[in-house]
Amino acid sequence: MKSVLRVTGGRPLVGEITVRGAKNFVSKAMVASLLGTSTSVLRNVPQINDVEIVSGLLSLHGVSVESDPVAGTLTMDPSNVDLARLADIDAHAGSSRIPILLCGPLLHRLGEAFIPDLGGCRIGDRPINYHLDILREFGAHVEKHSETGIHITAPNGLEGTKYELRYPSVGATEQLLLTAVRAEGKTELRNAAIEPEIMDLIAVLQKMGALISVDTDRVIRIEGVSELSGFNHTALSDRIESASWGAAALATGGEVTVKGATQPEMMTFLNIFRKVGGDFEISDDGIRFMHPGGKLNSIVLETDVHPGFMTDWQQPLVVALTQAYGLSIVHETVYENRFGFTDALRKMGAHIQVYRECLGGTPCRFGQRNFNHSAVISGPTPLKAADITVPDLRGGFSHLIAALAAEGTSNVSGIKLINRGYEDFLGKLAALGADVEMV
Ligand SMILES: CC(=O)N[C@H]1[C@@H](OP(=O)(O)OP(=O)(O)OC[C@H]2O[C@@H](n3ccc(=O)[nH]c3=O)[C@H](O)[C@@H]2O)O[C@H](CO)[C@@H](O)[C@@H]1O
Ligand SMILES: C=C(OP(=O)(O)O)C(=O)O
Repeated sequence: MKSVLRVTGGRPLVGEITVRGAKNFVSKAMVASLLGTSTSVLRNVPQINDVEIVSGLLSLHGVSVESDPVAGTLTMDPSNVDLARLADIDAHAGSSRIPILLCGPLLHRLGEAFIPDLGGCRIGDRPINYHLDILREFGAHVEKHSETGIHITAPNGLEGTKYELRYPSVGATEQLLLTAVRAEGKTELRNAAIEPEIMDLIAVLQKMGALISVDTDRVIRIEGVSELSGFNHTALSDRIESASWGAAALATGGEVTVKGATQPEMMTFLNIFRKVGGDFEISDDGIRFMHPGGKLNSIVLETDVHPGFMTDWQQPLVVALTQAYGLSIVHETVYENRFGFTDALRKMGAHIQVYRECLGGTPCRFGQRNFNHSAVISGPTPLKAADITVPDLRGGFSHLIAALAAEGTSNVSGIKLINRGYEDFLGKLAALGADVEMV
């Protein structure tokens, strides 16, 4: 049965909430624990579904995971990886994108790995060609079977390599890091992704004993070592969740203090937030996001890899842009299909048109192809309540923001999807004075 949230909108979100560790880092640090010979401890871990999914994956691979959800601590002991039930990984098919990142650590420890069908948000085709190329470059054999999926082996071990990414993919950069740290010899990655979550993963690997340097111009160099220990680390804050609450404050005309939000990773978002007409105050504890009253401004925006404007910030911000004066243009350059969520916004009264062309900026990989990857938002438009269904994680949060900003009562279906990346969002909504009820 679908989970439905009844949202009565039209009142500003006001109050204070806390954001903990980043979904897109915590899951990768958990995978890194497989590389260690001793126990790892990760702190500031949020209670979200993706953490549960990766805990299940680790257990399947012989890592015992102890969780203190209130303290936000995970203790991971990899001493029984030899007992991994590799072929059972299919039970995790479709759950998240993390299983593919287990390949390097498993090849080092057991000499083989399986890749099931991956999950994650359906915001584009999301191929895994870079991942498989990288594994082959290290000397792994990749076999695709129609029944058992992808089977990877490394009968002769893994050797360092030189690789240049065609596009600075986050997952492929992580794949390379998690494989190179224990490969024989040196590895060089060109055109690497340098997202803050990747830098924190590098910090974890360095704590474990890895030798990694991040050089200028997106070049990462790794010298393989024969053994890594466990780590003790506090996860960086979730900049996507923080920005989502900021966008919610703006769209509802409210004021939300996000304890735990950190400025350095959010500078690009904060610049855009200010240009749109939002206001913020930064303290040692977090960031207070405000709608200062008056008109919001339209903007031209392009999503990009770090340090550009994150694609995962795009969907929540678009809801706030429906309340800005004039024409905003948003060019999505990271995923080819991330505007499906605007269908529901149109149903609620927003004026949004999507285009195949690269609008408002430089041409991207998706230009001249049949992908609606640019949006023109014309505002302000009052939003009215509607019955809508959550399409994906960030699109779902955007629907929630739209329902909170709209006059009347909306029914938002499939709301549980949001648990994948937003800790206790119902509790947080209640703390911010939202009128919501599960039905
Ligand atoms: C769990 C996690 O951390 N998810 C994040 C991660 O996803 P993820 O790591 O999957 O995203 P990538 O950076 O790899 O994808 C970026 C682009 O590269 C393409 N690509 C990627 C790999 C490949 O083998 N071939 C290929 O063509 C993708 O289709 C996409 O168009 O980074 C994205 C970009 O910041 C974020 O939106 C996601 O929230
Ligand atoms: C796209 C996202 O995540 P995933 O890669 O897990 O689907 C996201 O967090 O917005």
